[in-house]
Amino acid sequence: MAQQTTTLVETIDNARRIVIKVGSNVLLTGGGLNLPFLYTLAEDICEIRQSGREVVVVTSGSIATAMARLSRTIRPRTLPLKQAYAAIGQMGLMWEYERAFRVYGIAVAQILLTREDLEDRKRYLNSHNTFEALFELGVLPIVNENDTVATDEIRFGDNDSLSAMVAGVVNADLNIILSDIDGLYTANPQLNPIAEHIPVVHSIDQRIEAMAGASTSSVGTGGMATKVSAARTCINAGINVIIGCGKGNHALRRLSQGLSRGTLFVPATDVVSARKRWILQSLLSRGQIFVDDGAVKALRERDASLLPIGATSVAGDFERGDCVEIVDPHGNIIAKGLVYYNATEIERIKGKKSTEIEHVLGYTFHNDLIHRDNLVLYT
Ligand SMILES: Nc1ncnc2c1ncn2[C@@H]1O[C@H](COP(=O)(O)OP(=O)(O)O)[C@@H](O)[C@H]1O
Ligand SMILES: N[C@@H](CCC(=O)OP(=O)(O)O)C(=O)O
Repeated sequence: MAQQTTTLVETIDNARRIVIKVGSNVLLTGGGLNLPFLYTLAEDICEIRQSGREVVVVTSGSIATAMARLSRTIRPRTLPLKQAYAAIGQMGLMWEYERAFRVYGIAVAQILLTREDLEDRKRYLNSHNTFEALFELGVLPIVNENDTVATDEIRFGDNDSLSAMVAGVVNADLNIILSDIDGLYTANPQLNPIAEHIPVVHSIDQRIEAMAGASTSSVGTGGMATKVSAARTCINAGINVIIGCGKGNHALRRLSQGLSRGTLFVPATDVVSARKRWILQSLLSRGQIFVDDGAVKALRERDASLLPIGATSVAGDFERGDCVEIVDPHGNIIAKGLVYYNATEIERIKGKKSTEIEHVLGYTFHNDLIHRDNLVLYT
């Protein structure tokens, strides 16, 4: 515990740019927004900024704010209703953020994003520039999903994924996810009282994934599963993640001082290039290419591009330029990248030498299916 506290506190101390995700369960009490919490959060963030560090807040709570406003206890289920609730709640939510941060002399800016905004490389870079301009101006960006316009296809769906992507867009070195629980347990402690707290995670394997379940609350969305998935995205990009307890006044300060626990996810890789971070964090996979052991070795040990000879089969109906996952013979997803050929073409050239592509297809774009500059390996 002592060792873990030191590491967690040091990670927060050493971070230069931090994305802090605040969940609905943390922000809302039964009767609406928890204002004492919000004001102490503003004070804690003000302290972090005064020590020379930059902060972005990713906030949930628009739907939960509307639930409180409309005196509803059940979260809306259909997309139009969710969108209507988000439209109702987002205004009240931002109004309270504005008031809380004004006390500490901090101007705030609202940024509403959809997945589509970040999947497009130009819009991704544009968002990056907007964040940089806000940092330059000393303004605190407050981000939420643009729930009111996002259809199912272009939704993040949960703000844990959104915070991981924002961490990539702003080149953060730490993503803190403040939840109603002080980190990952071996099972959901609300359902299993003997579940044990996990202080540090170095790699997210199937065992860790299996521990993380859904949310049991009426306002939370993704539960621990989306937090662990967001953590995976971040640590593969070289970004630290802390899932910590955000409940109660000065929760962030207590976490930063080692007075409350969290789970620290440690990256096994250095920060990856901006382009690879975009592929890793912002692009949805449209299909899968299954590869043999030789290809796995080439990608892992020689930093090679993926050649058709290593592909054994294809899943999904993807187009040229789409993002796909690469799957090893044991069913593990080992990488993600942008393909030069579509699914039908790869089905025809799989297992062939690159020199045979022309003969099989009648044309060649590239000798490889995925160039190494467009390929990100999972650690
Ligand atoms: N292995 C686990 N460890 C901790 N919490 C878990 C686990 N599996 C599921 N959970 C649930 O995840 C919840 C946190 O997620 P969620 O309700 O979506 O909150 P938030 O609003 O902070 O996103 C916990 O309160 C708990 O019920
Ligand atoms: N964008 C939604 C948040 C969805 C969400 O992920 O909520 P949570 O599980 O509380 O982080 C909203 O503002 O209500």
